[in-house]
Amino acid sequence: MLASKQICTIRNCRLLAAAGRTNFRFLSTSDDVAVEGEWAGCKRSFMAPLRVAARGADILYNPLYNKGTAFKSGERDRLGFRGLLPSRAMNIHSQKARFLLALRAETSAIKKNIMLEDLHDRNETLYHRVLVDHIEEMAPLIYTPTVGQACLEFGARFRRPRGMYFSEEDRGHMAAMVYNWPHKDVHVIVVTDGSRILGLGDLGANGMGIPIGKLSLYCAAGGIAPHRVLPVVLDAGTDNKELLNDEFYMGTQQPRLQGDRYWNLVDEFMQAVRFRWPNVLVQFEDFSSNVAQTLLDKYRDDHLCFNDDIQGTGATALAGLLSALRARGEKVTSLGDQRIVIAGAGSAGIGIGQVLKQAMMEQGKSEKEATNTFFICDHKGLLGKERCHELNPEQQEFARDEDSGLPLLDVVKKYKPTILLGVTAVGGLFTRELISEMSVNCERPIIFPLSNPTAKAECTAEQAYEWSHGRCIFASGSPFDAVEMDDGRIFSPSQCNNMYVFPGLGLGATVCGATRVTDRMLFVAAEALATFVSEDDLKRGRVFPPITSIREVSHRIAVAVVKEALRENLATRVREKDALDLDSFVAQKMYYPEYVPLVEKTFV
Ligand SMILES: NC(=O)C1=CN([C@@H]2O[C@H](COP(=O)(O)OP(=O)(O)OC[C@H]3O[C@@H](n4cnc5c(N)ncnc54)[C@H](OP(=O)(O)O)[C@@H]3O)[C@@H](O)[C@H]2O)C=CC1
Ligand SMILES: CC(=O)C(=O)O
Ligand SMILES: [Mg+2]
Repeated sequence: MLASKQICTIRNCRLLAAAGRTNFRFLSTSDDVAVEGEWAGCKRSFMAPLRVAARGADILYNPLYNKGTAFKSGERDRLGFRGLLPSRAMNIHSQKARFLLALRAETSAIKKNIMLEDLHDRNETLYHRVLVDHIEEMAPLIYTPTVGQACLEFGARFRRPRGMYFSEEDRGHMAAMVYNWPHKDVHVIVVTDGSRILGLGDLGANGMGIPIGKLSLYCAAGGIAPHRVLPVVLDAGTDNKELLNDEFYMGTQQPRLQGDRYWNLVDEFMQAVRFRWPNVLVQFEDFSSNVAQTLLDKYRDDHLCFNDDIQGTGATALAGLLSALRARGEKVTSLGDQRIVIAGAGSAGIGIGQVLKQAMMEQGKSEKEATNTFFICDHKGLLGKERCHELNPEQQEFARDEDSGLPLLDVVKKYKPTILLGVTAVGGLFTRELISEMSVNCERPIIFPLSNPTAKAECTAEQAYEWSHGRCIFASGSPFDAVEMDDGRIFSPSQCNNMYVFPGLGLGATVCGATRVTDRMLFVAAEALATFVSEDDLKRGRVFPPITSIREVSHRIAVAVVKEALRENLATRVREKDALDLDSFVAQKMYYPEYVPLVEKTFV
């Protein structure tokens, strides 16, 4: 048995970490210093050099290779840039400390986001190390809520390109264009057309901030190496009048493509990326609801792809609700006995409905019984049969026989739900009256205002706790600080965001070479996430694990996804011996940001 924080070799660390042990320290060969060995099945037993087709200053200006002042003397000679850096060699820890000092001296979140993006552009290893080691502090800066502002100001603040853009002008050239991307082995693409960025509407090409932020999480939280990810904007124009008239807007300044012109653009893009990277996972992100489901249905059977807002959000909400039921002392199998109101019938609302319904059916409910638990509202009120002519097929599945168009508050009054979810992008929609009504009808109402960014949340954590007299179980799309009640009780709200699922789902799907992402993969991802929530978390009113354990969560989700892929005969890259120990198989594939020795390719 290891003593607490025992120092051991990297090889032992890897084995211990793969076995789920975290109470060790290890000696890093790259820095010659002892550092904490946080969860890291990903740490390699042998520091293989990275062969780079570059030399001299080109290495310093390549963010994937650059170590800045951490290049050691021998490397400076070997790679030909002695004299281009100050003499003293630092290590990643001192570099991180210096960066954090500067970052924490800044008070504006958007300026911190810019500092982080500048680091991202200079030194990816250090950037991801900062994220991995300080994910709780950094996630709100590179992701929601700050990424919303970064997208709004994308044009004005543009400095260096990252990712790829495809527009109608590129029709006929996309299969060639993908070869302009300088990395040959892309595993994950996050693509948006910018038509519904968070709850901020159509931001056109300025939506690029979202794929960049999501892919940073893929690397830091999901252990996908940075050279294996590609952020993409499909620039189909914008219907945002402000952007159409903005002299600094950098996207195509035309109204959005419609019909065949739009679908041909998407189709050529999908063919092009599959041509160069046949096994790439494509994550559709923040496509407006009028195309999101069609897009998914068009490609999901033949391509490795998923829609994060529909499927990732559904799985995350399911995990949160299973934990909330546990917190209420109810069986997780009682999901189908709840009355669930979903405010918002777009990608997220219907996606959540679909995943929850599937879970209820897995738990033994009939489809009719499962469907009957839902009351889904859009801005015209309850989805009902009388409104079927104006609903899409997915919404129609949830249309109720009665009370078509009943306003949200009246739905809550009449049907006395036990769960209220918000995915409307309407900040403040959950009023005092609505939350009080929830609390009259239910001892511990589950209230999840999931819209992003913070200003679009249907209510704040403080409001939900205050208006429910501290009885609600709360989780939100963007993070909220802890709330202290007048009676001294302190609640630390959870974040219910698809960031808990997509990195692990993507990791699992890519490491096993899955050929498709299936509904059951989403379901097992949700289960894996839910089982990560401890009794202690629940006692503190938390229904998601702390964000600090996101790499462990992703690892566990990935293992569950690989198992499911094997079960469904969809895994193409798992050898028999790997299948015997999937924990280690996945752990060993996880990228961990640390400096590795560089060696020039031509000399090897
Ligand atoms: N926490 C998380 O992980 C995630 C959060 N989200 C967030 O969810 C939100 C919605 O996303 P998405 O579904 O794609 O967006 P959509 O625009 O597709 O859907 C919004 C839905 O809300 C409805 N709505 C608008 N106003 C009201 C109202 N006053 N009362 C009831 N319903 C209303 C709309 O109805 P109508 O069509 O009639 O206008 C529509 O059905 C965004 O803020 C997004 O950031 C999304 C994905 C993940
Ligand atoms: C979290 C997310 O995917 C969204 O708000 O769109
Ligand atoms: Mg999204």
